[in-house]
Amino acid sequence: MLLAIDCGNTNTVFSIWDGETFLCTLRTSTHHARTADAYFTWFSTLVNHYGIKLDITDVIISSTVPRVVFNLRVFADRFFGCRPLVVGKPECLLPVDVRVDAGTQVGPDRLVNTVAGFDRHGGDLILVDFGTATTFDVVAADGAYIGGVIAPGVNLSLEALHQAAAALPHIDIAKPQNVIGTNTVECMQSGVFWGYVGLVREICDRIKAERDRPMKVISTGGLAPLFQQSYALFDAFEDDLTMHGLTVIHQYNKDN
Ligand SMILES: Nc1ncnc2c1ncn2[C@@H]1O[C@H](COP(=O)(O)OP(=O)(O)O)[C@@H](O)[C@H]1O
Ligand SMILES: CC(C)(COP(=O)(O)O)[C@@H](O)C(=O)NCCC(=O)O
Ligand SMILES: [K+]
Repeated sequence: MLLAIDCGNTNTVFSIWDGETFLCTLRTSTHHARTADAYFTWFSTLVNHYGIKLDITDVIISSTVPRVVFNLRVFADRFFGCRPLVVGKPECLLPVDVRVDAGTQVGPDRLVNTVAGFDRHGGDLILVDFGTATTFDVVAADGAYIGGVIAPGVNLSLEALHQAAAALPHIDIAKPQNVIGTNTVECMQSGVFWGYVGLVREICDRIKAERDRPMKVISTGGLAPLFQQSYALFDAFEDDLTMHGLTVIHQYNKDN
């Protein structure tokens, strides 16, 4: 059994893969100070709750927060007796090329998404991940990661308004009925929601023009469903894209 861990700047997601399906997916907030013992207390409680018999032999980690990897390594070693595979480390092989400027560190989540997208759909893709940041990963015809776009995340944009302006409250994103808001909350939601619809459309159109070919657009990440209902921005929404990529990379490293 494989334990796949996807650590983003906001949330860390654990999924158990039995080789055919994900038995369960557990989510906690990301904290670099959380100890291996604390991870296990939380993890084993939930796994018991779901009635899953634990037989974890392998662990793979993708982390956009380098500091959390230390405690996750200890967690894997102490409780499952294994050395985790960490995406982005030299010993972790990738089944796709990475074609970026020399010396550039690509976020491991973006590489994992690339692998997952190519495995499911082949090449010529734009992968839009609505996480803490909103990332656009461009996948070439041969599956290579060839760059992309990093935009401020949806919640980050709302939070920035609240932090910087005394009269703007902390609010949650929602799709406003109209573009013209008639109160502060509606005005803020409109700016971020419709601004984002425009951002996604413009960036995808420009990527397609720059590549000069048709490309499939796949969305994933916490807030993707909010935009999936709107205006045919995406060809598909895949909740488990990053997790799928982790299982593919794990299998590739076993086979090579
Ligand atoms: N189902 C959801 N509904 C509303 N907001 C969500 C949901 N899932 C995640 N979020 C929010 O979306 C943002 C991105 O979440 P997530 O995809 O987990 O980010 P990351 O991968 O960067 O940790 C966070 O601000 C989070 O609070
Ligand atoms: C862009 C990101 C912050 C997105 O992280 P997330 O929103 O998933 O937490 C992460 O992929 C990252 O730290 N990237 C490094 C720079 C790069 O990918 O070019
Ligand atoms: K992510």
